[in-house]
Amino acid sequence: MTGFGARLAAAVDARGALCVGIDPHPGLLDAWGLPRDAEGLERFALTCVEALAGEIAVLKPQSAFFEAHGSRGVAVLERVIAEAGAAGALVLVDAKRGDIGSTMAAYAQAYLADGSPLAGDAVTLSPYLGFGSLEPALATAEATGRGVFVLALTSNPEGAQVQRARADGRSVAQAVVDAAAARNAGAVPMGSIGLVVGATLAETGVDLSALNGPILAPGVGAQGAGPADLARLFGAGRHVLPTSSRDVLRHGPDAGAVRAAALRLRDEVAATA
Ligand SMILES: O=C(O)c1cc(=O)[nH]c(=O)n1[C@@H]1O[C@H](COP(=O)(O)O)[C@@H](O)[C@H]1O
Repeated sequence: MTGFGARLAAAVDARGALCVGIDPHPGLLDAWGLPRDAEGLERFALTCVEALAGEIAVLKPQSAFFEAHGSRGVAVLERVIAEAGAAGALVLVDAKRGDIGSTMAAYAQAYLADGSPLAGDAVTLSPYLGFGSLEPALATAEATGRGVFVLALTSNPEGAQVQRARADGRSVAQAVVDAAAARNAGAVPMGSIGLVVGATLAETGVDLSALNGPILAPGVGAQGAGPADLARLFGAGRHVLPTSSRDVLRHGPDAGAVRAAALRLRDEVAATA
């Protein structure tokens, strides 16, 4: 079985380094002329799949916007996961889950087990109940060839209060980086435990050199970061996957215009790397 790290490396080689988030904000539904209900959500999300899944390496549906519509919204999320995967994109379900280990095992079943309708190729996780509490998810991902992206340094300004706090001579974020690196050691071409490090940061302030795993870099576009920030923060040669949602999605409702915006961004990122 090919692990997520290897599958992601192959997808980036074939399609370029870009993740596009599917974030059906109520304001975007308005802008696309769609109703703020489950039907509008479905048309929005499936247009994104039609526009992007055949060309872009990774799609990242944001679970919150689907959950906001209850069980009908979650059913749309399941459809997005299945259809985007069938069209050739890797699917990163952005659910940012984190809980005590025994509950984490249930989240692992939901997002990382074979046969679960909510399992894509990877899921975002929060380590702030302790990195060790994520163990059931890491073990399930390893067993099923899936991946995780663990929040290390998020793109929002409030994150620093927790993530830059220091304990045992290093920042909390560095402890998360080190735990992920230990888990990825020796994997070729890279491990399946990724990190989230915002592209909006003034500096990372952490040593990512031993990570041997992918870095999801949110904040490109609507939160003010651009391709030059990726080069500035991460340099060349790392496995950096920039992600953008609103700045691509605002080009809808025409699927061709959404696709063109995503391809433009992908090419800009490649030209700046
Ligand atoms: O995990 C994420 O994708 C994420 C991490 C982070 O640090 N910051 C961040 O904005 N995100 C997600 O990225 C999306 C916002 O992207 P933009 O619309 O491009 O700003 C939302 O779904 C956020 O939850």
